[in-house]
Amino acid sequence: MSKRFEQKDWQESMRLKLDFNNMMTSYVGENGISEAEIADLQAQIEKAEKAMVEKRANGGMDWRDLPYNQADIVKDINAYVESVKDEFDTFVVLGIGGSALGPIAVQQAINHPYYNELSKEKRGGYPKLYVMDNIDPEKLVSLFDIIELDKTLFNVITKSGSTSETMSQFMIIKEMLEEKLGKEESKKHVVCTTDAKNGNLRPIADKEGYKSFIIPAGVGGRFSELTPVGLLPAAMCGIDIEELLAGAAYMDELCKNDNTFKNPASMYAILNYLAMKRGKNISVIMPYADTLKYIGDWYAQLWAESLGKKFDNDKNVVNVGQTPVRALGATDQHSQVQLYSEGPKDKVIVFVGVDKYKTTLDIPKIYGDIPSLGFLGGETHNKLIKTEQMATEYALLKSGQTNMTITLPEVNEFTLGQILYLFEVATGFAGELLDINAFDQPGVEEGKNATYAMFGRPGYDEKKAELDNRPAKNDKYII
Ligand SMILES: O=P(O)(O)OC[C@H]1O[C@](O)(CO)[C@@H](O)[C@@H]1O
Repeated sequence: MSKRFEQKDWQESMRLKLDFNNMMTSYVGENGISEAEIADLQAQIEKAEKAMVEKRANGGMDWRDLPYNQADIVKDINAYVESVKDEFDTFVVLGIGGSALGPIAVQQAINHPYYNELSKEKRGGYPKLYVMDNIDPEKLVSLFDIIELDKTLFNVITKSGSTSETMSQFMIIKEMLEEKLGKEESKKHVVCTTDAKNGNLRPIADKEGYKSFIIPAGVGGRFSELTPVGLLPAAMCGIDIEELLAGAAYMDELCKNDNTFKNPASMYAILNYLAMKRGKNISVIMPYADTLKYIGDWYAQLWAESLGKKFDNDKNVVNVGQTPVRALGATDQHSQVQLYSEGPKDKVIVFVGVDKYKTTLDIPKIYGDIPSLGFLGGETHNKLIKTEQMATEYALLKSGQTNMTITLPEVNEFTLGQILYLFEVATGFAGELLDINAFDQPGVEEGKNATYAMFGRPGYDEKKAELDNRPAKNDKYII
């Protein structure tokens, strides 16, 4: 008996849709993009397509192979989860950026919204999941008010192994574990996800005898959700990681379409590229489902860190990028939509809708005598949220604010794999169109190095001297 994600009909019924009508001049008016503009871009599009194919073939985009080359890793992860899930009540991820945002997004999308509050039995026998992605001292200390150390498994996730936020959390927890449980016993409470060879964490894991998983060398943090970075936390809370990867593989096929107008990743990138050319430097992602709220956070890092660049590939200063803004429908209709509708036409709004929610919620037929409430009775929240989404799309169309809609037939592992992979390929493609390196993040280094210098890390004397010479703050400008 094949699994549902192996069945062609089921796959087709779960195909994600990208509707970009409201990006086009024929719909949104002069703020939109015309087919002629896309035609004019043809040579650049072909160059970008060629570069994507070449990079993939030359190992410059290893994340694109993740849906296909991890059968053994999936087995290893699932076996590990089975071997530990009864022993632990809590699974805590220590990571930041790409090592945290994907695990949060996937867990929130698939599991019960109050997953951690359910009994272990109702969680399918899996542990609770917490992701510690900050160094706010109050947060980590508070975690210990609600977890039992001897029932907790910590997953340290860091590609570089040098990220201060993650490694300092690990150092605190290692000491706590060893004090409470002893060195030998505490080993079972740590699992590492890191590079196979490089960085600080690999030698630590080997020396301490921690179980570990590998982040492939050619996969950067924000493209790593479909490696053990995301697969282990997902499997640890009962998510079908095989189906997640199958969804990504399905999207990979869609993204191979030579016809640009039928290729969702190319189209997403082209439209945003042309929008950026017109000064639309804000990318709002607005899911109409609480389950998809944290996809917005994950997307924000992917889009911002990949495309926000000072230099193009020829080292010209270009200062490009789109600022991602996270919004949630219908909630943010009552806080941000006023701006989207009447404010500057400097945005692309990306609605993410769902055709079929996991439940149907009827609105009772009461208050029939109050016309402004009675019309709701006998309907469902499902219809109301969908209608509000369509109405907001319409209102933005009318106001001339470019927008598009991605629709998931339902939220499950297969559709989630599709949307993650779609955004990753679109990001790579947008990077090619912008002629920048979408896979580095030099702008993050300055702040990191300044932290190291201020914190007294050896080898940062020069940076320390530079900092010591920075202009002193003027009291006149401090109130
Ligand atoms: O996995 P690491 O190496 O700890 O990095 C965490 C994050 O830090 C960055 O390198 C810079 O913010 C991100 O790209 C990455 O996701």
